[in-house]
Amino acid sequence: MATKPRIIVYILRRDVRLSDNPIFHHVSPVACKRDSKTELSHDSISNGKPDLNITHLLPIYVFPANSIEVSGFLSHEAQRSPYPEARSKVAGIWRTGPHRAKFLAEGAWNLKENLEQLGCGSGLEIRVGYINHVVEHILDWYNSDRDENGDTKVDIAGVWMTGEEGSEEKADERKTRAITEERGVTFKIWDDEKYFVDESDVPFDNISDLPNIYTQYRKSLEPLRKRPRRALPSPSRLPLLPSVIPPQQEPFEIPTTLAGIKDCLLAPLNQDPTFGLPAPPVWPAGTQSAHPYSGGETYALQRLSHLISSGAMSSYKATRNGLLGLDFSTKLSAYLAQGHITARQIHWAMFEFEEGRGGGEGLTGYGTGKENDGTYAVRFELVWRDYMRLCSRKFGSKMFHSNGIGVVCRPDNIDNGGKDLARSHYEQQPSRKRWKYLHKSGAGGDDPAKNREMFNRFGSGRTGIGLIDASNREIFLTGYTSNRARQNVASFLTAHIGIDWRVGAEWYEFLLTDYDVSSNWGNWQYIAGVGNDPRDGRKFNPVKQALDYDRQGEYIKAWVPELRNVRLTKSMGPNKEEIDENRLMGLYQAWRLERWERDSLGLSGLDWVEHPLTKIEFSVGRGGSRANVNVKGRGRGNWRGQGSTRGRGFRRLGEEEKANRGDFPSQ
Ligand SMILES: Cc1cc2nc3c(=O)[nH]c(=O)nc-3n(C[C@H](O)[C@H](O)[C@H](O)COP(=O)(O)OP(=O)(O)OC[C@H]3O[C@@H](n4cnc5c(N)ncnc54)[C@H](O)[C@@H]3O)c2cc1C
Repeated sequence: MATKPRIIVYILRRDVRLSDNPIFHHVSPVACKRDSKTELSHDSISNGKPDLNITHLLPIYVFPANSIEVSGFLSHEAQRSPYPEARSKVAGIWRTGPHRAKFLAEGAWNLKENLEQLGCGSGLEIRVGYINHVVEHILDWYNSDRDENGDTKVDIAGVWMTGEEGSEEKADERKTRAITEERGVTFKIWDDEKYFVDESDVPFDNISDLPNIYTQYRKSLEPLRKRPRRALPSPSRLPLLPSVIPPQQEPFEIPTTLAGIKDCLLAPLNQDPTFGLPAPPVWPAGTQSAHPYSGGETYALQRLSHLISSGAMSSYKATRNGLLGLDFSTKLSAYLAQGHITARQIHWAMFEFEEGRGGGEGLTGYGTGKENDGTYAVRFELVWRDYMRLCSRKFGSKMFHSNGIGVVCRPDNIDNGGKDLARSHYEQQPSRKRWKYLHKSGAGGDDPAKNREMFNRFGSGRTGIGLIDASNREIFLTGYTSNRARQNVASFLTAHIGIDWRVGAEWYEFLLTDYDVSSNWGNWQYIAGVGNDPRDGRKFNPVKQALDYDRQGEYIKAWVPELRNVRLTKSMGPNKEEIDENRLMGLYQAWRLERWERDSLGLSGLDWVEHPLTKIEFSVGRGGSRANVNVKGRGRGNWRGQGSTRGRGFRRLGEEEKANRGDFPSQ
């Protein structure tokens, strides 16, 4: 007689992949053993692992209603969602915008297809709601499904999910554990080994011992190439899906196609496609997205393979400050953020290349047995990602406070890891900086309506500062903008116009395809000067930065089409034109164009041209040579152009420099 089905409910979060997935890997022996006996049998096989006394695996991907709006899944128009709108706390912005919503749906769908294609009866269910509600419904539904003797038809052997950082994610875990254990079912949180350094290999026992400065952390791990553990193989078989699966709880309904799911996710967002902006950006003719990628493990692995075999990984150090194009950086962040790929898979792909195996034969760096500048730099950034995540763990909800975690990095607190700052005390602390808020007057007595207007112009890409506007239009339209641009944008919002950094972080959370709670909130506060930057914040000069990184003005012209006809060259003789740095100044800040030129280009009367949110002091000398570049009021000492547009500030720093600069990810 077949045993009663014993099911593991596996809730997927940011582990949406088959390969290097600890849970799929763990349960795959069940399927193998079972297959060797009789295909599709219900025999319970533990394979020597006590928690593997199971017959079925029910993988469920949940769109969590707290962070993504799910009212589009209501089965009838007349119904109302039981959940409040998924909007941010500070500025009331949607938590998840259209770019990430699509990417998430694609990722889940891709996994569903990959599981089904194993041909072993596996698959994936998709649900919406709070995770604890989804689990509660499933457990209660199975509990109420009984045979004629009153026995449940199935046993739930456990509810498993992978752990995440972030206070909200931790709260989801606690609530899910509570409702599961209340029902007498085992609950287990797994470490999702999607980081560069495995959970069990971090070089400290207690999270309070995490250094407050990245450099110290990174140094404790060098040589980075030796750190990652092996990635787990992709299982070829998995346990069956249960033959009976509880439906989505009302009032929601899950469509049976990817297009249907995307429609449901986008419907509430599409009710106001301006997202509150009076003049939202429109796609400029002829401009290509730097991030045209679909979500899903299949596409993540394809991208990784392309990066290796094209040589883009090896040239990363030289190109990573780029602004335009597909391959100047890896564009793996969204895949990493959603767990469509893991950091150690990236490491091992580079390792194979370095060892002369797999794609990339004949390219520089192939088979040398050691890392090259590019592969080292990628590992360096992946460790930044790990570090940000560990900061989330260390500082918990302080990551979201207007003071950020910075208070614990002040010299008087630096050694105690913040342990002496009780949370309630911390939360009552007045803001250390004089932010402008959108909902109330700040310490400077400013007008919140004006601040809102400023923020709207910022979000629309109409500040009047070319680099900032190009990036903000790009991110609004594509869900991506480069790291270099992000740094400038974050610095502009916080240091130049003084708006509460959390509003910027929420705006990015809404727009970014690659949104990751730790990387986003950690980077924003780092730049705002309230994070763990030993230099206490940095003010980027976006004109100087444009001169460094957009020397031909291509990026600004791509995303701010109103400026495409600004002439940037001067004549150097018959048929010889050369970029004129003085003319670039008019592209970088259009108010600097002569009146006649503004008139002739149709720029007169545009708010961002006539009345920029701020005017940046910067000029170039007559000769136009680099030596003649001056930052007014700061002197030439601040100039650090490296010569080429692709010039990369990234380099291994001297000891003294490092101590002063704190190993900023992209300096
Ligand atoms: C204000 C601000 C907000 C940011 N928000 C996010 C976010 O929500 N999600 C996110 O993944 N990254 C974020 N970053 C970091 C960085 O900008 C992106 O990871 C990077 O631009 C993504 O493009 P890429 O994959 O081509 O990166 P690459 O340059 O190819 O880097 C390789 C990988 O390293 C990691 N990485 C690189 N730089 C950083 C960094 N500074 N911090 C943490 N990890 C890094 C990413 O996983 C990235 O995919 C933010 C940076 C800033 C300044």
